[in-house]
Amino acid sequence: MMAASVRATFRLFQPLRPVPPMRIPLRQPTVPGRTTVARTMGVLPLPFFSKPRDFSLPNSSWGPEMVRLYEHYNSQCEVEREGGEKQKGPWKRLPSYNRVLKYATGGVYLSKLIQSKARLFTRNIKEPGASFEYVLFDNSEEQKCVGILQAGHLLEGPPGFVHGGAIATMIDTVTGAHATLLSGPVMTANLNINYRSPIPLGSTVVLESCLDKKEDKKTFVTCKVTSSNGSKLHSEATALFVSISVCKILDGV
Ligand SMILES: CCCCCCCCCCCCCC(=O)SCCNC(=O)CCNC(=O)[C@H](O)C(C)(C)COP(=O)(O)OP(=O)(O)OC[C@H]1O[C@@H](n2cnc3c(N)ncnc32)[C@H](O)[C@@H]1OP(=O)(O)O
Repeated sequence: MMAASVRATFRLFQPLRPVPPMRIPLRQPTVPGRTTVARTMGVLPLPFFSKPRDFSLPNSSWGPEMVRLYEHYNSQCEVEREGGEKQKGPWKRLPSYNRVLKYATGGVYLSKLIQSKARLFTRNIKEPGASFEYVLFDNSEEQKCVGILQAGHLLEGPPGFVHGGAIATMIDTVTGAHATLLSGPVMTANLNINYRSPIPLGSTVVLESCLDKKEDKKTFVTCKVTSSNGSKLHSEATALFVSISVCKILDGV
């Protein structure tokens, strides 16, 4: 019943797609010691121009390592050619909202129709820096996706270190987003993790997801979690994602 009304809503949104986008000035969140720059975003269809928060942009809780790594990948999202002309670089930053179905609708709060209080698990704590601070970058040519994570104090497992479940969550998030980009809608079917060394609370780590192989409905990826300078291996994982149809999601699987 609910799935049918959601599907009807999806159909309603289709005619809105070709509406020319409005250009809306957005303020870049302030990072201490850095200049604030004005940006524009032109992707929201006219009737839905209320600005959703993109959680993958820098905020004041980000430490120097988080900012350094963000800038390292972000600077490769757009590259300057010899004549000063700008073009797409090898990496793409993935925006991140706290209602996951926004990805499917281009910004519409579809979760509201399904369950008004639903929020993406990793983005549901309001205090910046307290839990998962992360940003994902995708490199489609190399079939790689990188996540930069700063693990906050609410993610404690063993004293002073990050909980294994929180690490698994982030591995699932990075590999899941990567598999989605590679294969469309998927569900995690299998996730195997070897925890090699604990992650200190508050530290910044890098998660690198690589495509292993695709076989029909199955997408196999591997993931490594390392310290921010790459010198220490924290965890390694393999994951299997199985493709599903959007109707399956809407029908509650
Ligand atoms: C821009 C990017 C956007 C990103 C947005 C997202 C951001 C957030 C990202 C967060 C991400 C969070 C993500 C989450 O948290 S997803 C939430 C956690 N996952 C689940 O709840 C999944 C529950 N399971 C299922 O729904 C079904 O079992 C699935 C869909 C997985 C398979 O369905 P079904 O059972 O109907 O599959 P099939 O019969 O068509 O089989 C197909 C093939 O798959 C093989 N197989 C199946 N299972 C397994 C297994 N366990 N090991 C090995 N193989 C397995 C099977 O043998 C067959 O192979 P073959 O015989 O053809 O060779």
